[in-house]
Parts: sequence; structure tokens; C-alpha cells
Amino acid sequence: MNSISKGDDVYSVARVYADACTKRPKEYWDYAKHTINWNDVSSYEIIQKVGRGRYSEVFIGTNIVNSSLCVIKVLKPVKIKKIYREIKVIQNLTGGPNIIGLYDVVHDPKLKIPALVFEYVKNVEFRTLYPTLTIPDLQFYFTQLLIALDYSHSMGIIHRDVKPQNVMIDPVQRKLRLIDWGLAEFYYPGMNFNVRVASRYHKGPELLVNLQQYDYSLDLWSVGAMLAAIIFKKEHFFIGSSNTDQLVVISKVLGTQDLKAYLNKYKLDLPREYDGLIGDFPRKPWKSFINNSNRQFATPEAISLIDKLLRYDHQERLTAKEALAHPFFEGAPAK
Ligand SMILES: Nc1ncnc2c1ncn2[C@@H]1O[C@H](COP(=O)(O)OP(=O)(O)OP(=O)(O)O)[C@@H](O)[C@H]1O
Repeated sequence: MNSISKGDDVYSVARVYADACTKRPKEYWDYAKHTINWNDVSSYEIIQKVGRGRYSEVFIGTNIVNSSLCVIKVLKPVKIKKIYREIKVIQNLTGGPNIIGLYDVVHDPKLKIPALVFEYVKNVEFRTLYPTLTIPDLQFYFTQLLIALDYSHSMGIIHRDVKPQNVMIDPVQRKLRLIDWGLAEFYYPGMNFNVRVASRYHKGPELLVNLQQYDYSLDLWSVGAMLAAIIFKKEHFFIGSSNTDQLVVISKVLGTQDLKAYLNKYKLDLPREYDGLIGDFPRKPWKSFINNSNRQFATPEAISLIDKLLRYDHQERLTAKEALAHPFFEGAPAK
């Protein structure tokens, strides 16, 4: 078991790739000391806005030198360390399988507004795309997503914001790219991470019970929540009205007993905000989510994979590599 006894500072360590950062040179992970060569934004022209996030405004643009399309992510003013972290992470991962490719790091020489230039993906919005996907499509795209995550994890990086809006899919080219590394972090065993990451519906229980020594397995919870939503034909699977309610919603599915076992294992108390809210909820069998609209999708293999990802205990969840070997992917199309 990857946990240790009471009184110790290190109480949870990743089951895989725990030393991915510590074995690499300081320049790999020391993003604060990173020197960035900012190029001039005037090499790019904005065509139209494609998205807007908490931390950026995103445009489709062209590189005026070779007329190729790109995405220009103009960063809003946030701590410079956060910007350096996103750049370092994506520079380390660029070129990896299904990871969005970073083309350039630019700024306006006068205003100093930083922007990241990425490969453009002709994404179809998830609310439109997901209802059209067949089981072989799901086998294919979830394979691609897990390959991206296994790679990032092997490089010592937790994405920390896996959700449909950050998984770009071009269904014509059958291309998937994991984007938005703005919340990603380098993993070190024994590190107490900030739990205010990820987006509410995809937040793992560790974040909601304030377990700070989490690891790559956080991303696998988010994958499980995405898969469950698609398989059971819901827009999202766990929909909480606040962070507190998010855990209440989860415990109405996974039950209170296993939540208590999780807290006991890591010697945690349920934060006070849950007083009176987490009752004695029984575990809901996955089969109870099956109805006429999702019956074809909710195969025993799909349910088994969901079950092995959506575990309170982050150490029990399948890793990305283990998930790739799950029977759900048997017979998955290669293209
Ligand atoms: N490479 C890309 N190709 C196509 N569309 C993209 C690309 N990158 C970003 N987008 C679009 O822009 C949106 C915002 O991008 P991104 O998630 O990187 O920004 P953010 O400010 O970090 O967002 P968030 O608030 O979700 O953290 C995406 O959800 C997507 O719709």
C-alpha cells in the first residue's frame, strides 16, 4: 500500500511515476527560474474569437509568415508564476501523443501581454459531438485521452483540469488533443498540493475532503466522470451546486460507507462544512443508472471501467496505463 503510518509527513504517494520529476534535472521542473524567450506577437494575425476561459481569451489566428492556422491564447493578468508554470509544462510535453502542440510564446513588446500560440484543432463542441459517438468511437477517443494522460504522468505532470471542454476532438480527422495545461502541476511524493483545482463536476473526492497529497490519479477520476456521463447519456454525471454539494452528490452514488473508509485510511476528518449534509447514503448499483436511452452503451465492460475509475480512494483507481488494458478497450479501432 502506498501510504504510511500516522504521524508521518508523507501519507500518500503515487502508485506510478512517483519519481518522474525527482529523477529529472532541476531545469525540467523549476518553472520559477525558467527564462522565456518571448517572440513578437506581430507575426500572427487574429481571425476570430473561439473561446474564453477564466484565465484567457482564445482566438483562431494565422501565422503571417506561412499562412498556417493556429490558436492564440492571450493570458489574462494572473501571477507570473502561474504563466511560467503553464509554459514550462507545455514545453516539456509538446510533441507527446495527443498533447496540444505549442508553436510559440509571444508578447506584445510594448504592453507585455503574454500569449501562447498552439496548434489549431477543429473541435466539435462536446454537447454536439458526444451524443453522436458509438461504442467503437468511445473506445478510440478514450484510448487517445488515456495515452495523453499516461504520457503526461510519465513526465511527472498532473493535468488537474480534465473535462470535456479541455479535450479537443476533430471527428473528421479523428484527432484528439488534451489542451489547457494552465492548472497542471509537477508531481513530487509528499508534496501538499492546492485542492482548489479542476472544475466542480470533475473534481475528485480528494479535493473535496482536502486531501492534499494527491497525485496523477486525480486525472483518472475526471476521466471516470466523463465516461460515466457519456455512457449513461447525461451531460455531466455528478452535478453539484457548490463544492460541498459536489461531494454530497458523489456520496449519494458511491455511498457513505466507502467515503468513511477513505477518510479513515488517510486519517482525515470530514471538513465541518459537511455537518448534517452527508447522511447514511447507501451505494447505488451502477445498473440502476441504466434506462432505455443508454442501454446499448452501458455494457458490462463500460460499467466495469467506470467502477474502477470512480473510486473515492485515489490509490485504488486504475492508472492511465491500467485503464488502457481494461476489457472495455478490447477490439478498439486503431483509427
Ligand atoms: N488548440 C485549440 N484548438 C481549438 N480550440 C481551442 C484550442 N485551445 C483552446 N480552444 C478553445 O478555447 C477554450 C479556452 O481555452 P483554455 O481552456 O486553454 O483556456 P482557459 O482560460 O485556461 O480556460 P478554463 O477557464 O477552462 O481554465 C477551450 O475550451 C476551447 O473551446
